[in-house]
Amino acid sequence: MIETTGLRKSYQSRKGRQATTVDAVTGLDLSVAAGQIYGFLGPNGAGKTTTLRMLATLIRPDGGEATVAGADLRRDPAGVRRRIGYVAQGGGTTDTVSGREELVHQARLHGIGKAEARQRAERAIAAFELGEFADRPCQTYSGGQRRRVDIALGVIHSPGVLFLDEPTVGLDPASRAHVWEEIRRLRGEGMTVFVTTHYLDEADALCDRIGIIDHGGIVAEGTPEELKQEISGDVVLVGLTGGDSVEKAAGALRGELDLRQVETPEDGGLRLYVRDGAAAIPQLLRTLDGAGVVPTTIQLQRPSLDDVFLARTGRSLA
Ligand SMILES: Nc1ncnc2c1ncn2[C@@H]1O[C@H](COP(=O)(O)OP(=O)(O)OP(=O)(O)O)[C@@H](O)[C@H]1O
Repeated sequence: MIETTGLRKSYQSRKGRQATTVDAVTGLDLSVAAGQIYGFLGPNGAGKTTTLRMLATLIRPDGGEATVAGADLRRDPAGVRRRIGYVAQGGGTTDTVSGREELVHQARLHGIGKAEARQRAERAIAAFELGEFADRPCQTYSGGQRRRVDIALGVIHSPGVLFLDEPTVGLDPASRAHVWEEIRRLRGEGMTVFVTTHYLDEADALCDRIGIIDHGGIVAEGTPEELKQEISGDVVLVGLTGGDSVEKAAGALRGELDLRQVETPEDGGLRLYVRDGAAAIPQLLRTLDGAGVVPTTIQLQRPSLDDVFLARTGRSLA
């Protein structure tokens, strides 16, 4: 449903007299099958919004090829536009206009006749459960209500592919769950949903596949399970009081344990990737004791998507 090869975009900007180039997306290869929720993850500035905006025809790629919903991005951007919905980070509602009016107006913008536009608005209000507030101006809505209207607006013309940029950012957990419910419902209707999010646990639970982007390129791709299986074994978090204890502990443990990887997160302590966490802990305690280091906490964790990111890039996404 979405295929890209070598997609690229750079921005030119000026700082005083100096012209600088930011390579926002640097040769992106992606393949998203129909009817999937595809999560697009990455740290701030990784190139997620730029990718989304290219695929939604809002900015032109500098190079590479892409087809979206069967239309060629470069040769037939109007065809792509007809077949997709796009919901930007801030959404697109007008404060003084009601949700119902927005929905009718949006349908009309897509060339849908008046009577049909009203019917579609009615159906969207029922499907997205907007009835309670649809006739009030949008400025009176809660964050979650506004997001649901934004998504309803994005799909009023029944697109094959929906692009969502951070649909749940800033929402409370209940509203986030409600938005994801809607996203799953749309997948159930056969829609392909391409979604960026910072919430790794949500992406893990709700996306069929995940692409992790860093510095403008894909660094990991697969189902959440496949990605986490890459990090076979467990993660042991060792809390330390700081000072030279982190270096001392890392040095001692490297010699004694079968460690796949050792990370020293910015908030202190150690993050150890081991084959069998439960079996490693007694040996770990003995080694730390021998080195004269007293841990404040020891925690055993299953790998998360953040561990995948950390293992691939050496940095944390969370
Ligand atoms: N109009 C622009 N002019 C110059 N540089 C830009 C422009 N838009 C984005 N960039 C830069 O391109 C890079 C990628 O930005 P982009 O917005 O695609 O990242 P992102 O992954 O969506 O980040 P975030 O999670 O913070 O939204 C960043 O370094 C950003 O500063």
